Amino acid sequence: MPLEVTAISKSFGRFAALDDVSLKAADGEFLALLGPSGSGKTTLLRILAGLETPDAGSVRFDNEDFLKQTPRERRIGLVFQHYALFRHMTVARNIAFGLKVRPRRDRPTPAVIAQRVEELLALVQLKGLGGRYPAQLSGGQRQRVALARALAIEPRMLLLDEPFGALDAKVRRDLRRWLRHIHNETGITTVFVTHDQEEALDLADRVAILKDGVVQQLDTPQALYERPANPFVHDFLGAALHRPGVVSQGRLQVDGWETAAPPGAPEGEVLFCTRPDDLTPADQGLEARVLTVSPRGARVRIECRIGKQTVDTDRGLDDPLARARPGETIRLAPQTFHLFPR
Ligand SMILES: Nc1ncnc2c1ncn2[C@@H]1O[C@H](COP(=O)(O)OP(=O)(O)OP(=O)(O)O)[C@@H](O)[C@H]1O
Repeated sequence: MPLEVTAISKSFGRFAALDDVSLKAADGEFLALLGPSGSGKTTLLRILAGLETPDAGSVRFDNEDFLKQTPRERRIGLVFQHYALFRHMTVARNIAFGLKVRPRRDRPTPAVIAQRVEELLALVQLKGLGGRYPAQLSGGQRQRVALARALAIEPRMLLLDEPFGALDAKVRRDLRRWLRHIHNETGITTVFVTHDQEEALDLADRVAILKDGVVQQLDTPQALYERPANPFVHDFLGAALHRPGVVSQGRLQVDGWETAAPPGAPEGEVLFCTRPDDLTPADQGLEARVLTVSPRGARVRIECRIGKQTVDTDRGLDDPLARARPGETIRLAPQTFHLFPR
């Protein structure tokens, strides 16, 4: 494993920003750190970059003790949400910066630097724009320059902290696709911080979900969906319905519905977790009161009340739920659900 983070803790005063965090990334892996604001994602990234020192724990990369190395020795490429490019330098000079400031003995010749800049401009699809100044670029183009600058030093690892956070949704989606492409081309081990679950699940090979400085689960997007470790993970990955229920003698009871409990279900009081999009009208199921049915072109948005929770779901016109009428009480069966002890 090139990256091995073991038992990292970091407090600011009495506040524990990271509490016993361990994770590993394989060579060339794209790992996302996903969690709500304040969960410790940036703190962990700053520790990897050498901008922050942990109180306890170790970080190894390629079997070297990272914590004993300076940021420069670690040879990391960094991109932040607001990575201010040097405003008075052209795009080409911004990209070349990391190479030009190297000590003379490892500094490439000007011709080699110029060639490397051209290659990077092509890679980030900004060919011909090397002579522009940052103010003459769009926000998305500036972040691509920031990435080219980070890649110029041939980093051993890329650390990205909400690099697309300040951009609008469409540009974000385009850059996401583009970043994944760049990663496939370069194969650099990458750690990407975001609070946007769609971004994390789209981009990463594996996602670490953080809450209150603790890793809740580290898994592939598929496994996070299929086997969430706890209700927080389930809730964080998308619209969720969480209802209290009871499992007794192999039977599950929840909101007026009784069914066979799946093998291995916890006994006693449980939290029943499913997704509104996984519910279909059925003879047997959760009791649901239809609140509103709003047609929107080829889709219909249905809002229901199940127990004490209101959920909504978007369906095609031919979906059985699209025929529901406001005010009626129907039964909805979940295609899949998870049970956690309460
Ligand atoms: N230098 C600092 N001094 C004091 N507290 C800090 C410092 N840096 C971070 N914290 C606190 O540590 C906690 C974790 O912060 P961190 O920035 O790592 O969270 P995050 O998950 O990246 O959040 P966001 O998505 O909002 O950036 C927060 O409560 C923050 O206020």
